[in-house]
Amino acid sequence: MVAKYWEYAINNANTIATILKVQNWMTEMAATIHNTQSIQDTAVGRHGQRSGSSGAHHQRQYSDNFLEVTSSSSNGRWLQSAGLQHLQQPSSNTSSQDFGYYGGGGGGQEPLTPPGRQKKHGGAVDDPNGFSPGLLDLHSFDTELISEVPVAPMYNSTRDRSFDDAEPYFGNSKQPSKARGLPDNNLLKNFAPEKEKASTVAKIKVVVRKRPLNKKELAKNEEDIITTDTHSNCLTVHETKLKVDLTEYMEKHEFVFDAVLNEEVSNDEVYHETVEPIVPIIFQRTKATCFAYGQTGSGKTFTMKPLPLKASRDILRLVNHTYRSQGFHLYFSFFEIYGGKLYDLLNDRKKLCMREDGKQQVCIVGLQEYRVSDVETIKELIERGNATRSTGTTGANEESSRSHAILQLVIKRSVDGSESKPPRVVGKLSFIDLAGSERGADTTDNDKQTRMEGAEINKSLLALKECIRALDNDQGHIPFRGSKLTEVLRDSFVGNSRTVMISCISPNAGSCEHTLNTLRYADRVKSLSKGNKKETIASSINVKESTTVSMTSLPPVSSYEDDEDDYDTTEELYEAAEQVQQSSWKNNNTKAEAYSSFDKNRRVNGIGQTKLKEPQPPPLKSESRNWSPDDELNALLKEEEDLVNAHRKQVEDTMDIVRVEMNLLVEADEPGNQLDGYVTKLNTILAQKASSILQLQNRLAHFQRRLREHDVLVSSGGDAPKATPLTEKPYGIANIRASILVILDLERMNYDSWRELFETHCYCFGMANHLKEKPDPKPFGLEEWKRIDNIVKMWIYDTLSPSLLQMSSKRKPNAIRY
Ligand SMILES: Nc1ncnc2c1ncn2[C@@H]1O[C@H](COP(=O)(O)OP(=O)(O)OP(=O)(O)O)[C@@H](O)[C@H]1O
Repeated sequence: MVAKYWEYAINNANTIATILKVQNWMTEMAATIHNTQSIQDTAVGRHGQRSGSSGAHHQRQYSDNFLEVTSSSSNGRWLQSAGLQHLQQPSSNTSSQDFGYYGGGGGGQEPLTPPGRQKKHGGAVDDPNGFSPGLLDLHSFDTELISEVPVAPMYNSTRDRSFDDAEPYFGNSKQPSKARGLPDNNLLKNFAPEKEKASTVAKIKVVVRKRPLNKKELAKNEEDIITTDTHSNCLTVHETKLKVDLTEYMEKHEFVFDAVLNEEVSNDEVYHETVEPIVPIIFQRTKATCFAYGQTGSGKTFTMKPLPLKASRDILRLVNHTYRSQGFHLYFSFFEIYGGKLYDLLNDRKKLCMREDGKQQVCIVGLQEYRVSDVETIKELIERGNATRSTGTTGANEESSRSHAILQLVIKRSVDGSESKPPRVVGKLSFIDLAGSERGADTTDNDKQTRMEGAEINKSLLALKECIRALDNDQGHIPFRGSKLTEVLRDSFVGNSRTVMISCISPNAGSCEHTLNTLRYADRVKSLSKGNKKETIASSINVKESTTVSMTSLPPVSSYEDDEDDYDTTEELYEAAEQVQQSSWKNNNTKAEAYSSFDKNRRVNGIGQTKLKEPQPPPLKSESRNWSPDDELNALLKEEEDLVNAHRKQVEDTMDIVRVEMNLLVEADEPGNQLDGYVTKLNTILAQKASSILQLQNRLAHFQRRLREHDVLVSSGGDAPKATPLTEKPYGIANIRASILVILDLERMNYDSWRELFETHCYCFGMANHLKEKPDPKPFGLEEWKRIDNIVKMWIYDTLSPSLLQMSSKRKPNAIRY
């Protein structure tokens, strides 16, 4: 473990040096804040005696120095090397007006967007990784999945609108698709017969749908803050922010997705863009999942509701025409996850349980499945299920989903055409209507029941995020078991799967924060598809190069000679692929090696060639594997990356604050300036700086502790950096103030962030012994807040030197009054 870390550290340019640099830098910053605060305290003491001219001289000098630094070309290189090139000012604009967006001189200048999200004027979006925004890198693998049997074109432009196509805002739009936000790659084209064989279906597709402003929002004159460019699938959120001096400015956040659908796009078009392309491939042993994600009232149910019926219609068309007399049948089931439990929506809300079979396939025991052969029956079943769903009222949606609803369309095939034997599963299409993504907010809302629901929903969405993150990191261990939702969704991420995520967003300014959360979440999912290293098992299966046995030897669906054999063989294929993936994770070797072992497996087992003769060794259970040193190392590396990112963000924030400070200095020089205002603003700025440093220090201390846990620093020869002694000058004063600020802010934090912060504090301050009781593992009530707040405050008072305390506050803190 240690050796691995050092190997990594050497290869990746001075990790530990980075920590030391961060520490030194923070020391200097804290000292500066301390000095400034002392000066400020003195200035307040000498109210009215300030010498304007000498103050102005120093301020101007400081200001000029800063400008000089930011304008120099060497600084540009320096910023670039730190990954902060976006903070560099254009050399032609390095006048004091450059900072004018705080004061008006350079008005209109947009604050900086995070790296990787900036878009050149009229050009493509910069992608630091060099990946296209789409999923083209995966497309090349998909042709293996396409049936050799021609897939009949399913789309009929004159077909009826479905029962819930009604679109209250726009009705039948007559505009051409393009004008209405439907991207050029409208998948209708994929169903043109000549395109069939070349049809490509992305493994993960992330689509964003913006709904129109609703009546309430229109009545409140709320602004639409989302603009979309459907040609480039780009979407911009225009966020209004407040500067420290309380003036407004606009921050743009740009995102690019696989498809961006604006408020004029109909449900039909949503279907063509999302689900229609995956319908044919569920006849090819594929498990596909479509889920909607977004805050309450953003249109998830509105978007998801019509999709299953449209898909069923197309599936039935394939069953009854293209694959007629081949023994395929469509099965329908509908259940929900509510409060961590499963309920059958088509069987009097019967409680269900989830099991994993020997082949790690998720089975829902007791789930009522209906064999369906006509659209009318499906329509009835959908309506019945929807009527049984758990809904409630939220501020944003009168009929809000309180559960995750999962509707499944399963293609099964009778064995030997016989009705007596149970049919075999060929493919599955699941539709998941997730509960509102911000339900965690309900923990402060309403009654106990609503709060419990909120906590459960939050947990499952967090678990989903964790799974996505784990897949994103190529972690061997995917925490599917984190929640019922992720256990059910497991199919979507491993094996031969396709996933479509539809992120629904509300356009109004009041939803800005939630909208950004949704888009960031979607962005994270999208990044899953970046690069070949992000492939999951299915991709391994579909890789053509590097394998000696051509994948085209896989029997197409039309050539099923022996269903049973074929079914088993397919399962073996997954297992073999999983072993390959695990061996590739374990050895961290080249793919070629992994593929050759896969190839060996195929030959031994006769996959795709002959009947399975030899018993297959038991599959490795990726889910039940123990947490290995590799996993630990990955986690450590991730934390290091997070630390560096947090540091970069902290520098960006500091630059912003410095600009505000410079503007404040300019203001302070102006005749008639009010000293009171100056003092208050300076106080706020310094508190912000201190708090931001404290946060970074906490993160750094946490990371150092983790390194020590793994002996990484200790084994480096005893010269490892120690945790910052926060009680030492000059940290003391800045940290006391910042701690108090943080403590005062605690009420807004959830239990986990509080606990993490609290434990880091205890560690930093060496106060673990003072902590008689650990906080209860439940969200805090007012009493607990008071108690913990008091412990921390009294400890600060008792332990730190009285002189420091005199500087930070004049008296011993009383018990907090709320
Ligand atoms: N694209 C759209 N066009 C027209 N109306 C829409 C659109 N999206 C949503 N709506 C309307 O907005 C309201 C809220 O939508 P919906 O119930 O689908 O939200 P939701 O995201 O499922 O909320 P919750 O998570 O609370 O269940 C509904 O009245 C719906 O008809």
